Amino acid sequence: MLELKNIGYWYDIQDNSLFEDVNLKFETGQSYAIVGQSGSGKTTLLSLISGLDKPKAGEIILDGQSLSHIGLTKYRQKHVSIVFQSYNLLTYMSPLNNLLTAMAVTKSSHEGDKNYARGMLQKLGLTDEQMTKNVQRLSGGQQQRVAIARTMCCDAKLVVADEPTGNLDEDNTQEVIQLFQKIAHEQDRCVIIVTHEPDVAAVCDHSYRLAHHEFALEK
Ligand SMILES: Nc1ncnc2c1ncn2[C@@H]1O[C@H](COP(=O)(O)OP(=O)(O)OP(=O)(O)O)[C@@H](O)[C@H]1O
Repeated sequence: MLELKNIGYWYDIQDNSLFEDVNLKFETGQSYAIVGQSGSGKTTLLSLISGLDKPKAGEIILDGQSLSHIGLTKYRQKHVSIVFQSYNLLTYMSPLNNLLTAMAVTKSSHEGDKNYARGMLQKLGLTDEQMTKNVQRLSGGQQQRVAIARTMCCDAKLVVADEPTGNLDEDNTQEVIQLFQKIAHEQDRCVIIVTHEPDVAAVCDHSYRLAHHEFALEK
């Protein structure tokens, strides 16, 4: 589904490339962990995959079309959904309205379907009362579930997450990672997760380690 071909990237203030000639493939129905030491470039790679930045060399191909051909704005709107460590919810809204807004902005096939959004939040363990109060009144684990429900209500086939369990305790981490597995396996999406946590990488179907500017497939 997604192919990185001969990707090179460096920040202009750096002397050396962060990575060169990276070739990776990601498929739908599968989950992938990206692991590696702090500062190795995991978040940078994710920003290229998410269409937030462009590679300095090589190209990223989605279903046979290069991202530069699709256009990054369209790519971000239609094809990729991002889950952040800090949730990035609209903090002045309820969980339900967060989902409905994302469905409208991305022109989801479920746009305007309040019952669908409600059902998704219910599936992820939120009560009717929790769905309609301000999202900031929920716990961290609940807020991350809302962020995941938001992804599940949108049509993007590619779901990327940067340290999605970084703010969660062990129980919530396990629940959240199982939700990502469901997104990959039951919704047939491609899930790519940057993580520091071996427990998270162990659950993912595949794991790439970034070290010394190169990626190695660990499983
Ligand atoms: N906007 C930027 N401008 C210049 N250098 C940057 C920028 N963003 C990141 N870097 C540098 O690029 C390198 C890779 O950063 P990146 O955040 O991708 O690593 P990471 O593996 O995700 O790290 P961590 O695990 O600590 O989040 C680091 O040396 C960082 O200091």
